[in-house]
Amino acid sequence: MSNSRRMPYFYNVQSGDSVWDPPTELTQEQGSGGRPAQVRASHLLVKHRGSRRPSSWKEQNITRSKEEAIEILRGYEAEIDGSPERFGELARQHSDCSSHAKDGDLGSFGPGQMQKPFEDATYALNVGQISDIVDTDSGVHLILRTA
Ligand SMILES: O=C(N[C@H](Cc1nc2ccccc2[nH]1)C(=O)O)c1cc2ccccc2s1
Repeated sequence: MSNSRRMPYFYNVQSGDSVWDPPTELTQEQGSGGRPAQVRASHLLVKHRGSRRPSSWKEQNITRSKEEAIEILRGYEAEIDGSPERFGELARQHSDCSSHAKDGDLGSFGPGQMQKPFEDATYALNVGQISDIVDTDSGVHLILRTA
């Protein structure tokens, strides 16, 4: 970090050069301090009575408890059994998010765009991996990172 300009710079230990722009030979991930600019994910959401919006395409007024929602999601998790194909099928049938219409696909997003627990869980996954149960203000989720 440059004290005078209060900006990060890149120092090449071999040549001793210092540059302001991320060196081109760095991957996108290395150049931006870890998190890739954009990731892509699908999710299966089960809402509960404490959800920010306890309503969905499936159910006008969602009254199940958070504990019940977790039990239901555990059931889907077992059925999915780590399969991305099964994940999309179950998200389409059961997710309380409008993204169900696209097998749970949320498209690409970057830091600061999704609720933090969701963002952190997605970035912690490798592509093709399915998360453990993730808790947000919207409900409880399973996340499949797709890019
Ligand atoms: O916030 C949404 N839907 C909410 C539920 C919800 N809450 C979420 C929190 C994090 C990530 C996805 C989430 N989906 C709703 O339907 O009540 C979104 C729907 C869609 C659909 C397509 C692409 C992005 C999004 S984000």
